[in-house]
Amino acid sequence: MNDNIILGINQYGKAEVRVVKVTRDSARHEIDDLNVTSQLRGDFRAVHEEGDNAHCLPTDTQKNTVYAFARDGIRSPEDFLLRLGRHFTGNYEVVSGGHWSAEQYQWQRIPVNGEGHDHAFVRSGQETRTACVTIDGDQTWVVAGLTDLVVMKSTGSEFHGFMEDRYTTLKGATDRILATAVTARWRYNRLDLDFNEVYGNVKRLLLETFADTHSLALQQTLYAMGKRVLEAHPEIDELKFSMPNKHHFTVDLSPFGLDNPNEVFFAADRPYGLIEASVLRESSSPAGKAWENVTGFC
Ligand SMILES: O=c1[nH]c(=O)c2[nH]c(=O)[nH]c2[nH]1
Repeated sequence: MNDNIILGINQYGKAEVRVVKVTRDSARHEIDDLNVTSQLRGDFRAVHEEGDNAHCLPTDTQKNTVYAFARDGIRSPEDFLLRLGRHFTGNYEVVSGGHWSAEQYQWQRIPVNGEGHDHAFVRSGQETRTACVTIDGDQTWVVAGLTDLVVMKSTGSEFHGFMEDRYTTLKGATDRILATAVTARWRYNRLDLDFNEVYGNVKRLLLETFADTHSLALQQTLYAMGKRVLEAHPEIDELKFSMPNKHHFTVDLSPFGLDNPNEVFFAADRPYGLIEASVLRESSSPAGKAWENVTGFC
């Protein structure tokens, strides 16, 4: 039996580099707030097998590069990560690829006398924007997305006509609350994009579709959201969604002599339904390694 031990797949870098860039060219400042992870791939056998660091670019250096590059501005998370990825793969023979990902926190100007303040901001916690760049040799993939876009509809949602067996107790609903926290990622087929503009538009389409789809199942709403984005954005080939069905149960108020015409609910935190799917063009380009470092989806 050949029981040689060999090094398998590996990557390394600095995780969760928190960088805040203030653009202060004028009295009206801009804030970019990112959490960046850099992961290099390549020939790192020597450091693993021998502890030979000659071809190991320290994770500390990767962190410093994030801060140094931020000095020139962030533009968009995608552009910033592409710059990092191209820098590491372009300058070091041993680095053949890697993953660069970011979460972006959003800040809004604090309104004072009806005007957004020049340099005072409040975290606008609607959702966290995400970006992930993967490079392998001369191929590059960009996946954008968002997490925790919490939405709710107080009507316009039904769920009935489902399969039933001896364990089914759920009653069909013709008017229920639909609530979820949308986590979505989408894969671009081009890189020459205004990533900020596309992001804003995709978020708007996701919200509009959630709002204006009369839902017969969260699965149907999810699919409609993906379809709407793909129809409007030829530069996107595929979206992946992970959406918890945040159940709201009507409370029985009859012990108190009260009726409950769908007005008082118990918002359960667990368990929750978990609805996940990918929506894509049949003609889409191969996903390649686009999803390699993107976790949390089916
Ligand atoms: O939109 C829904 N999809 C389901 O698959 C499901 N299952 C369930 O119990 N409630 C719901 N709601």
